[in-house]
Amino acid sequence: MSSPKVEVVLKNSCGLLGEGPHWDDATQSLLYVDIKLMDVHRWNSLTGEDSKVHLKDSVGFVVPRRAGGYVIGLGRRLSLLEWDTATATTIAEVDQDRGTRLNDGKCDARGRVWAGTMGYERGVDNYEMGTASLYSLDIDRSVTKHLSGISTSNGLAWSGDNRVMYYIDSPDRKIYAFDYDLEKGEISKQRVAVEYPADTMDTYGEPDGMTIDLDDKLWVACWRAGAVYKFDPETGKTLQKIDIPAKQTTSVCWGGKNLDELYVTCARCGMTDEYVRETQPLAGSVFKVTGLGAKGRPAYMYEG
Ligand SMILES: O=C(O)[C@H](O)[C@@H](O)[C@H](O)[C@H](O)CO
Ligand SMILES: [Zn+2]
Repeated sequence: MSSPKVEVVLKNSCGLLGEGPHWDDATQSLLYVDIKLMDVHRWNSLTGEDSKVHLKDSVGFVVPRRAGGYVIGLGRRLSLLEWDTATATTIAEVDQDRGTRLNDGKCDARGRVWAGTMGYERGVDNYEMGTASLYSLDIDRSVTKHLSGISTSNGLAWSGDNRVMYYIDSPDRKIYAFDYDLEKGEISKQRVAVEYPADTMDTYGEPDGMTIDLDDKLWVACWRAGAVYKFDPETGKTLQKIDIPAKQTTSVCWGGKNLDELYVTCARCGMTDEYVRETQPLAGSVFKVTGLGAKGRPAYMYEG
């Protein structure tokens, strides 16, 4: 097995909840969000500059839009973001009748955005269960609800042939698979691809953000475990564990010139300053893992 190397790329760059990394291949930049500080970050790997745009609501995810700007999940609104003026324009509001907020989001190979919500948060790891949903935003800007009864909508990934969509609702501690119809943008035949072993909260935590590699293996950030796991979704087996020196690991994406570097975000929300100082000095940092012997494909952008 390869021997991975974990490096800090951006120390403590997220004050609360680093999430949603997306590698922008065209500019060799890493986009990511600090959901609760309401910031979208853009780190240019070529210059080392990390710039950010501050918004007026939580930002669940960010993906680039081919026609310019970005799509973000702003509170409950799928919105367009113009970076230079920090202007957000609403495309559609989801979950209008409830206190949820948009969480993780990603584009499929056709350039639709898939994004889900999570239950109203009373505090860190304390939120309403079963009130959230999973949506897609099509190229024509129509919004479809695909799943309801969700608690914390999280990681999304598609197999290389686009016939399977993988999906995480974190507290279930399972990674689901669906048949995916790329033409229509529809999911069907839900099943369990990976199930976290019982009584392993300290080692596996809860599945959060995820990505897939060219061999269709899943790479999953595990909240509270300080780890990224590699799973085989065909067998449900754990293939590898990479320890990350920050407990609240939130999400992952492939990046770098060859898309063989795994970028990892994490959170510091819910930790006291003392706790961070003494045991979690790297909380909120962005990490890069190399030497994994795996790589991803360029991330898709919104085509609408
Ligand atoms: O994607 C996610 O898993 C969520 O954004 C979480 O990180 C929660 O917000 C966390 O449970 C803190 O309350
Ligand atoms: Zn997440």
